[in-house]
Amino acid sequence: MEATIAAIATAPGMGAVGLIRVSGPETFSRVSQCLLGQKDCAAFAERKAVLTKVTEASGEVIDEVLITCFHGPRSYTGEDTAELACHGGVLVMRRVLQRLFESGILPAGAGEFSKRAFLNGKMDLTQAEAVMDLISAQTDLAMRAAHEQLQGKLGNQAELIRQEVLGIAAHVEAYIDFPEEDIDTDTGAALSKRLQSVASQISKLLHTAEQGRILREGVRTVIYGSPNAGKSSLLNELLGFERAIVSDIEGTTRDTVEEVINLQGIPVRLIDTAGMRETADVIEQQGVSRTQAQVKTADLVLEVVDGSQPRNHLLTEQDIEGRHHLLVVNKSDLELHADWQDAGGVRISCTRGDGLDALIAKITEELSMGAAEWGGHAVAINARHQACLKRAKAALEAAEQTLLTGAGAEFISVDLREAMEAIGEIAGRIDTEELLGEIFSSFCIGK
Ligand SMILES: Nc1nc2c(c(=O)[nH]1)N(C=O)[C@@H](CNc1ccc(C(=O)N[C@@H](CCC(=O)O)C(=O)O)cc1)CN2
Ligand SMILES: Nc1nc2c(ncn2[C@@H]2O[C@H](COP(=O)(O)OP(=O)(O)OP(=O)(O)O)[C@@H](O)[C@H]2O)c(=O)[nH]1
Ligand SMILES: [Mg+2]
Repeated sequence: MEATIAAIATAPGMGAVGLIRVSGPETFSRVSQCLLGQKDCAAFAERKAVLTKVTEASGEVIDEVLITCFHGPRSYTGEDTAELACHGGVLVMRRVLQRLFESGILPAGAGEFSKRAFLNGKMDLTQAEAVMDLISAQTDLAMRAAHEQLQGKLGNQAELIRQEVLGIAAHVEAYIDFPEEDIDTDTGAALSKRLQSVASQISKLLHTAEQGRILREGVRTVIYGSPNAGKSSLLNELLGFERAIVSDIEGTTRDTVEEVINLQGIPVRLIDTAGMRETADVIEQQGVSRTQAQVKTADLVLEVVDGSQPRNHLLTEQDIEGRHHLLVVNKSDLELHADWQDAGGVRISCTRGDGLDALIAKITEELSMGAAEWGGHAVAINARHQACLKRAKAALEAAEQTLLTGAGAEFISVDLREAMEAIGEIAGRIDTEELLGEIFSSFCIGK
């Protein structure tokens, strides 16, 4: 029998109301023990909030709560579930939860409610992942993509593709029973066409991987430059509040400072870094090596320079290879040094707030964020989906290759089965406990 589990479902900290969720076969019997007069909550009207009290084993009242009972399978997890809406004090919630544990209910692990919803067929794996994406979405676009996925769009697409491969496999396998018969050229050509069509559908999904990563994690934008160039000032200007310390002392920023802003619906993760220079200070040295590491993983590098000062070591072509790059010439309120006369880039002044709109427009343009692809509410896959789809695509290509060489149907069939398995994993047609554990452990407790 599954354990009965409980966790606080609302954000940690003080709130007007806080929700505790309980799920599992013993939900009603255990929760009833904790209610005033040990009222049998299994008899409460289903899915209706009922006002009652939670008491200590001694009978002392802990809190007045609204409790809602969902009888499995009609619940989020598919199991019997109770929701206790308590007064949202940190101590109150903790005591109610503690009381539930004393009655024999166990603490829920990270993502355990959603994992149970998945195991009970309430949602597929892409939908369970979408729950987490939705919670962590930082912009409208990210939220919409997560919503589409939660509605089952990706899971359905994957299932359609799997069905198509299954159809092809069935056709191919019909030949296995008749070893004297080869796949004739006409059939071969038709099968090959179908394989290509499936492969192109997979490619389309694979093309959304970059968009998916950006919607989930943001465009990694590293603010780079010499000390005092005004990197932290730029971060603060773009954020609209004083996040990082700004001073005229070189080497003010040592550790990286990260914040996400919303540019036309795209989350942009700004990373302010320690200014680049030779330094004897061991802590600053560490900061500088962090800066170098950040540039290596950046999507976009904003290279900030002090326009009133001569040019000194800038990023090389090699440093920025494969990344977007913009030169930002700061301090336009001061006289421009001749070195920057023909340097191009965007001129701004953080102290005056000049040129920031132009800079934002330039960033948007650089990332082609205005492009139509961001407008459509298409699903955008995550790294796990991407790995499955790549495997599937490779297997389909192998199948087509085998078909071309005229090898036996059983060889093609092996490749097609591999493709089906890989596609099936997207929606969670897997039975490895280990993999599920890995996916759900990244969720938050109470989800
Ligand atoms: N109070 C509360 N609010 C919440 C949640 C929750 O668990 N509790 N959710 C948690 O993420 C989200 C809503 N998701 C839910 C999805 C399905 C069911 C559910 O009871 N499904 C049943 C009945 C369906 C129906 O009545 O049409 C089912 O699928 O059989 C509940 C919540 C957001 N708001
Ligand atoms: N005149 C002028 N001064 C600026 C401008 N932007 C920043 N400053 C000043 O330049 C100095 C350095 O700014 P910071 O933003 O701390 O520079 P930083 O690049 O983060 O420096 P480190 O953290 O040391 O690498 C501060 O005194 C700022 O007030 C600007 O547009 N014009
Ligand atoms: Mg700084």
